[in-house]
Amino acid sequence: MTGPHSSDPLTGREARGGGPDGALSAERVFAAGARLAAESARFNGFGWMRGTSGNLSEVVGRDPLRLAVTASGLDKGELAETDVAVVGPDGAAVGVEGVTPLVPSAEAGLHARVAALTGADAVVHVHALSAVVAAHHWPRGVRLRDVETLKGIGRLAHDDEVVIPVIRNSQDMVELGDRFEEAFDPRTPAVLVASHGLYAWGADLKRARHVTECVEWLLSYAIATR
Ligand SMILES: CSCCC(=O)C(=O)COP(=O)(O)O
Ligand SMILES: [Zn+2]
Repeated sequence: MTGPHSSDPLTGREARGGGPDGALSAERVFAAGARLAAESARFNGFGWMRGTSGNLSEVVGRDPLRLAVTASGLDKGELAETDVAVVGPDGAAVGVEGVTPLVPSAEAGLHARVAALTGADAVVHVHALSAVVAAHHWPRGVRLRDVETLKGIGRLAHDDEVVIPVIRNSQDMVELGDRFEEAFDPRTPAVLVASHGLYAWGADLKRARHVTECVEWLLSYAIATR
């Protein structure tokens, strides 16, 4: 068994974690890891998580907040159930007995912030080209109306203008989280990060996937009809 401060066998990097979280089991973490790996392979197949891009998370504890998040820098088309890290509210690694402490996604801090602010139990971040192109065309938000697929993100298809917010990119997850907090609309489960990609969320990973797929379609539609 590996202790909470051993290095990542793939990257050789040390995961800096807090003390082990006794409330979490390795089984729970790896079950989440299996779901994250399956969705990651799906999104990689769509071309939205090419190479090492993108990251996914699932809430595995609320009090205190704990997320299972994809490990950093790995091929997102080839993740295994064990390619997962556990983080706390600030995105820092938390040790779990029986879980080798891989380096969490560089964007884990934003995942935790999204989960805390929205109440969502799953967060998806993909580098879909349509998200970056749409944010380029509409840096103050992507406006959508009168299209049936809006129902797929929980909005009305008609008589409702939906704005998908756009925030400026940053590598500082606290700064990015602050921008997210200011911009997000609780009615619209997605935010674009300019020159970067898309964040979407849902009550579980399947719902977050459906939102991601519908938002990506809506962005492609907006670009095609502009
Ligand atoms: C070529 S991906 C650059 C980093 C990034 O934006 C991303 O989504 C993947 O980062 P991670 O640390 O989760 O692998
Ligand atoms: Zn990214």
